Amino acid sequence: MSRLILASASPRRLDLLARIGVVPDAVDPADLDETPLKAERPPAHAARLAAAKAALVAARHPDSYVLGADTVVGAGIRILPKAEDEATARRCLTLLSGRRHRVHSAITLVAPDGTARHRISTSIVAFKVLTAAEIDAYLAGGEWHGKAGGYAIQGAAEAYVRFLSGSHSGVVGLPLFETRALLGSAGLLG
Ligand SMILES: Cc1cn([C@H]2C[C@H](O)[C@@H](COP(=O)(O)OP(=O)(O)OP(=O)(O)O)O2)c(=O)[nH]c1=O
Repeated sequence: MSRLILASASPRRLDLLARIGVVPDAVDPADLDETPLKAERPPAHAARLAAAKAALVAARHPDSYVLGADTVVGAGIRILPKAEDEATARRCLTLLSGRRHRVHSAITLVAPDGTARHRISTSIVAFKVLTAAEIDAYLAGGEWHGKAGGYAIQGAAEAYVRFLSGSHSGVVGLPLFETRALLGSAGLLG
């Protein structure tokens, strides 16, 4: 059987794959420019980056299957950044407070013959109105670091989520329904 490479630095994605009994033969993250294109919509951005990550890593592993993923938080047509500093996370939470947003998680599987399969999961998440004290407390916890939209639903932030429709695993970073479908269609599941 061909090898499976996970093109991601996210430990959550490795954990989520393990939940469906999949252990990749290697993890080889893609490092690429994640700047949105001009007027790029959130789902198109997620799909483009998942495909680009998988393609970049596939070039290093010509005889393997390569799975790439990307998670984007969209508020209307805006793409929220991945929070690398507290000020960015604060801006994201202030924007998300009391409103619905979408989380798009795209995945791409590149086969050894170079063909690429794609799936996307879109979830709707609504946060309660966040008080200044709640935002301060959340920021102090540090869970926002490196997360799209400045929060991690798998941690304390879920207590602020009054509504979720879609895929919890998709919000965390790897939609398991779509991932199973993709791996299954490639014959990679037992
Ligand atoms: C909204 C949300 C995002 N996230 C994470 C998932 C992703 O890891 C991250 C979005 O950034 P991504 O660019 O999708 O992924 P990454 O940089 O962590 O890893 P790689 O590009 O190597 O695959 O935000 C959560 O963990 N929980 C959440 O609730």
